[in-house]
Amino acid sequence: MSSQHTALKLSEILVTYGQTRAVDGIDLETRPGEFVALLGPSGCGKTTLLRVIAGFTKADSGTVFLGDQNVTALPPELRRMGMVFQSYALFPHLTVEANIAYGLKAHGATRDEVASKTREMLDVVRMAGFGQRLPRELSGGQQQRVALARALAISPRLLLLDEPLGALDKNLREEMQSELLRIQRELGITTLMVTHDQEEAMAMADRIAVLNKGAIMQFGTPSEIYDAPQNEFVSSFMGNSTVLDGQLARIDDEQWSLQTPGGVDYRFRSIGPCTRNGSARLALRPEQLELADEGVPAQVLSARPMGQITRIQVRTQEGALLHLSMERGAHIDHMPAGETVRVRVRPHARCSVFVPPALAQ
Ligand SMILES: Nc1ncnc2c1ncn2[C@@H]1O[C@H](COP(=O)(O)OP(=O)(O)OP(=O)(O)O)[C@@H](O)[C@H]1O
Repeated sequence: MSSQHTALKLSEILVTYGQTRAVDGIDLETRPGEFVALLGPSGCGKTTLLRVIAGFTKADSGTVFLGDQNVTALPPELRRMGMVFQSYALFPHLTVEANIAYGLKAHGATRDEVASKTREMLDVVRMAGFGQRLPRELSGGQQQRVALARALAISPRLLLLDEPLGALDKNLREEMQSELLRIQRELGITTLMVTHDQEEAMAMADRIAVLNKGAIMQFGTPSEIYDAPQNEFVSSFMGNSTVLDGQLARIDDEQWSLQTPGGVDYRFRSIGPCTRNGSARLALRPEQLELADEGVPAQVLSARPMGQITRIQVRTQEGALLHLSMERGAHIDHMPAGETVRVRVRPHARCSVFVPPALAQ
């Protein structure tokens, strides 16, 4: 890919701390203007990777390119990247305006440039009129807007966000997600955001890189990641899947069967071609299962109405715990624990099948 189409290119980034491979040979390319989420569980190396890109952490090996420029050896201040952290990290004794102006002055902007850019940024984050306040006189969401304005003031080549909304409560967080996206789209700035929140990544990113143990497990659009996970880690990290072990057998062109060790038969359609009969693991998402007149017998453990859906947990006779999400209804919402039901895979659901780890070589 030529650099015209690549904003950031990471090649074989390796960072070790003693025995820990915090980042284990990561390659990643982003397109100009793209919003990429680095998503993964705690300790998977997200922040370390972001710090390598910003220049705060030196990688043991590997290269970082910004467009055509190899910035691997450049210190952070020469990379012109904007960073926003979870803790807003505003200077508490400086006004909002002075906070935003800080980076501009450090980059040698004139007084007029500082004044006009600061005003422009206050407008972009919809904080005009707040310029003379101190950070402690602002709400959490407002402080985060100022932190964003400060990062954007230097017209960065890349915007790096480390859990930027992590400290906000749920409602404000959702509001700030759309606000952040609006600003990102308006400025067309290539953005990398670290998050451990699947829903946030799905709601905001053009593409998501799912990380585990310092490596990228899958890089793709939210629907590729959710609907066609390439491995069991991505499948289980992106949703509350139940994974069942069994023997796979082909019924016809569309239908497959997984027979569990207890002899229970799950019929399903697969996302892609199932290449072989034999041992397999079937991942079932809550929305791929339903209660029906026919199917696997099970006992209800709980039914909890949650907004638009009801979450149901059942246990099959052979002991498998299944999670279902069903549209709400009087019968479903008040289903008593202990009731006997039947569960099946929804006829049109496309499920993922994985090779058991012992056979996956
Ligand atoms: N300065 C350091 N010294 C030693 N080990 C470190 C250092 N920084 C990170 N690590 C280790 O590297 C691994 C990756 O850490 P990192 O902070 O990048 O993970 P993360 O995915 O951002 O986690 P979280 O979501 O909890 O912030 C972890 O095992 C961590 O303990």
